[in-house]
Amino acid sequence: MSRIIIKGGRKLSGKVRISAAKNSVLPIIAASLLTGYECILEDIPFLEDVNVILSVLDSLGVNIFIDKNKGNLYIKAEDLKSFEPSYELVRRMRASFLVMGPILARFGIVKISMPGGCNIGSRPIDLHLKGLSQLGADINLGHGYVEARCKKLKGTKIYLDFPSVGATENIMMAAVLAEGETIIENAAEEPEIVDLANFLNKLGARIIGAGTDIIKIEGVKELKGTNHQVIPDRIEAGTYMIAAAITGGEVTVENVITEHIRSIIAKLQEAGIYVKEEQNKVKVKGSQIINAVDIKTMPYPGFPTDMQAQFMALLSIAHGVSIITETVFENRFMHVNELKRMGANIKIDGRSAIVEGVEKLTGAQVKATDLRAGAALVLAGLSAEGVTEVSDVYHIDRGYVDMVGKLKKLGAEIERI
Ligand SMILES: CC(=O)N[C@H]1[C@@H](OP(=O)(O)OP(=O)(O)OC[C@H]2O[C@@H](n3ccc(=O)[nH]c3=O)[C@H](O)[C@@H]2O)O[C@H](CO)[C@@H](O)[C@@H]1O
Ligand SMILES: C=C(OP(=O)(O)O)C(=O)O
Repeated sequence: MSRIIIKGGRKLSGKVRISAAKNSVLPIIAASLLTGYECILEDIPFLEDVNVILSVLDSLGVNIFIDKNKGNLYIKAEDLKSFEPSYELVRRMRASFLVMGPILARFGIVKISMPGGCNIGSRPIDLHLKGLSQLGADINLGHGYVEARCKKLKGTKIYLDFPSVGATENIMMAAVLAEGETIIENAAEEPEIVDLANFLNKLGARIIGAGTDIIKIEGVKELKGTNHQVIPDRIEAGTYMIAAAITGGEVTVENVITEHIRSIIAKLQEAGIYVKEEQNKVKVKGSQIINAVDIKTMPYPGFPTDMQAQFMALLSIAHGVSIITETVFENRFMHVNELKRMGANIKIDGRSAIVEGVEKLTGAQVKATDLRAGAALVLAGLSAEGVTEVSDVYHIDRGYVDMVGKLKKLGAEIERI
């Protein structure tokens, strides 16, 4: 099994280009099931999660072609040979569940295994199912599977108890081919929802309001094909911004939409890190003293839960006590014990972590327990004294394109073995 070895203490410098967003490309690939015409996605991120969702589509009989040189992906779901994505693939990646809405809306039937919990929380799918059932789907649960059928989905008003990203996406995709108007209230407002809506509208869907908490979808009979460039990954951008800050380096993070990283910029500045916004890029310069700051994760435009672990790594060496409160997932502190192995002083009190900054972290053998926990440990390793060895790095491969290569280019002493 691969490991990442880091010799800490190098100040990072230079430029890094951010890849397209994992959390955008996954629902957009799922959405291409809504049409029989070709969809071309440009400059896609070659990630493990992308491989998994493409395996799901492949197993359903979708034509897929990847042009590695151009970085383009060609998808044509003319017809499906199966409406049943396998347990094995859905188990490997929760986002596979996003194919449910599109398959149901277009073919009137889908059988998909329940995704189950994962390291960061129990992650139920009740809001997805409630929304699809309100659209008229007949849903049955049994033997670990969800089976849904419908003649034709019918538009309706759906209020989400929580602005779930995945539920908003699944319902929005299904509603595109429903009869009449669907209104999603208390919808998630994440930039990835806007990107998905833009993609769907290019296919001929009629969606307005994506990016606000009320999304209106006027159903259409059929969709065509399109090409689309997925937005940059705001979480990858935030991770490299912290890499600059935690090493006291100076890094230009390119291919970012600064509007999408407002909360990350604000918290870094509060911590005393210099951040300068330019056209599609940010310059980040570390500071000798990092101030302690409090953080509370929230749905967008609040501080993203997907940046919580990385920020905790930074605050582990801040001056003073920071309180990090996780409100989105109930179990997203798995990285705390690993950071403690590196000398961090962190206590968990319910949904909050109390981080008392230490002068420096020390290299240790640690384990990535999930994707962002893995990224946080790499960041911690970059600043730590001595050698850090991160195991279970397959988690990192899910969401970061060539993390080791990109960090090496910035001057890190890092290897993958
Ligand atoms: C592939 C993808 O885009 N993943 C992102 C997506 O995950 P995902 O779409 O799974 O996250 P959600 O927004 O749905 O989950 C947020 C909260 O709602 C709860 N919930 C969700 C659905 C449901 O039916 N019932 C329910 O109770 C979850 O357990 C969680 O506590 O948004 C999360 C929150 O920004 C991010 O951390 C993930 O990186
Ligand atoms: C939690 C994440 O992803 P997923 O929802 O795919 O598990 C993440 O990207 O940090």
